[in-house]
Amino acid sequence: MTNESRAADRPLRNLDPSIGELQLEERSSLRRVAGLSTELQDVNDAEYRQLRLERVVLVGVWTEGSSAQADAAMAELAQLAETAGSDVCDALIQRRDKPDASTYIGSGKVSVLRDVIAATGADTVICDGELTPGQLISLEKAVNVKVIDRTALILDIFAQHATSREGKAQVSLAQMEYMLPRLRGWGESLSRQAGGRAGSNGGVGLRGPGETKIETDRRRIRERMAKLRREIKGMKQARDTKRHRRRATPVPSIAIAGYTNAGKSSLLNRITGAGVLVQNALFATLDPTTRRADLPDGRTVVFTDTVGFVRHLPTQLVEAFRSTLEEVVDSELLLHVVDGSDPMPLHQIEAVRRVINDVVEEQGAERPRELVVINKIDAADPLVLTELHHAVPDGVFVSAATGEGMDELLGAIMDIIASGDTEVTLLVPYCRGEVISRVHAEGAVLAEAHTQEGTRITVRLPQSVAGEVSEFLTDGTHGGAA
Ligand SMILES: Nc1nc2c(ncn2[C@@H]2O[C@H](COP(=O)(O)OP(=O)(O)OP(=O)(O)O)[C@@H](O)[C@H]2O)c(=O)[nH]1
Ligand SMILES: [Mg+2]
Repeated sequence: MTNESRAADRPLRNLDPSIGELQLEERSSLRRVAGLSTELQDVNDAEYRQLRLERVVLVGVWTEGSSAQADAAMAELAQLAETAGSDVCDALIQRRDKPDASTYIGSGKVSVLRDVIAATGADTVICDGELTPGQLISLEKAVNVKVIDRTALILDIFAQHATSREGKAQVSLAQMEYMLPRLRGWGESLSRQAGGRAGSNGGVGLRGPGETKIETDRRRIRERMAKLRREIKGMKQARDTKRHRRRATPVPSIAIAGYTNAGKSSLLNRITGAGVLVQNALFATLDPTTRRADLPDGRTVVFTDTVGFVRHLPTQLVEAFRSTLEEVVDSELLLHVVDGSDPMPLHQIEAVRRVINDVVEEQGAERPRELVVINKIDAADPLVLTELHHAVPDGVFVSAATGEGMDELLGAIMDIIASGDTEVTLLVPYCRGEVISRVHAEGAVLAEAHTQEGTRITVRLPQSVAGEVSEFLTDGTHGGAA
């Protein structure tokens, strides 16, 4: 897989916007991380692309909530399927108290599904949920095409999008964790022996080995998982060291988090001019990108763009991406970006907060301050925006596309960052220019004058910095909170 390793070496972090384009192109021609199937490596490029052109039928069981919610869930599933490279032929929703224990949907719906498959020529069914291994097998037997679930679909997208070494390792681990208990279900009609390696049975979420190899594969997978865990741990340590080093210089860190496709990368680009890949696809960003930026008050901060969240984010992924999520939680301020053009943004907010709360709780960390940023107001329904104004009174409304609301957003960020500040007046001799540079970078300068004895500067500084420059405090200012 030469393409793949080449992509791994190419960083996402680049100021040149053309890099984003390049990466996009590469991504669409790229083969996914095969997770555990070693045999797939001998499939050539042309064959592989064929495998990816899949025609899918979506199936959902609607157990609770309004029909609008059920529709929104299916629309999201369709978007996920398209992001994975599939062609969505049709979608079926069944209203039931709970999914059928054996085939997920009831037997009546199974025969409807069979007809739809025959009529559309679909080769794959994608179910909106996480199916048990038994349900996957039974439904597959009943409809005679490949069946995958939402979790496998999301894992597949992550596998296609992972570029860094850490990202790839995290995704592989999550895929293996998902696959391990399901290996048996991938035999028979799906096995390499029966389906042939480039048969219509490959594709999204299904890179399974044949049944005869299951035992050896299980052992091999467990070994690889153990190795991956060790590697990820090592990479996390390196990352922690970096983060602590960053901490030593007190530059406030701001994490940009939120639902996938909310416009997080667009916002980072708008604020910092970073050429991060922006794409109307789910989970375009997997690797955190960090950028320094100067706020209008002169203070330097660091923004980090991160992986997006989704309703029912597969637990395997939350686990594998823990180090990334911990970094989000560990920041000083969380910019929670919400897609205002979504018909039900409140559900997005809830899904994101749920994941963040879990990570905070497990880590025993302090909750970072949160600023909700409603994005895409240029494309939003005014009624939804009104609803959001009520639900999130402290939110800031912006458009990363048009730039609307950006001044307000930066103002709100500055207020939050400055709220723990102290106002001091310093008298700094001219021979200590580095102190002046430092307070300019780390604080908000209110007044500055050149006197005989040196520079007299009034500045709002974080407490820690104020302490470090206290030798220059002028009489009478001992800092009360600003
Ligand atoms: N109309 C409109 N579209 C926007 C705005 N901001 C972003 N978009 C579009 O929304 C899509 C997703 O933008 P991204 O910045 O990639 O979103 P993201 O949150 O980083 O997405 P992931 O990394 O995939 O989780 C792209 O097609 C953007 O062009 C906005 O303010 N208005
Ligand atoms: Mg992004």
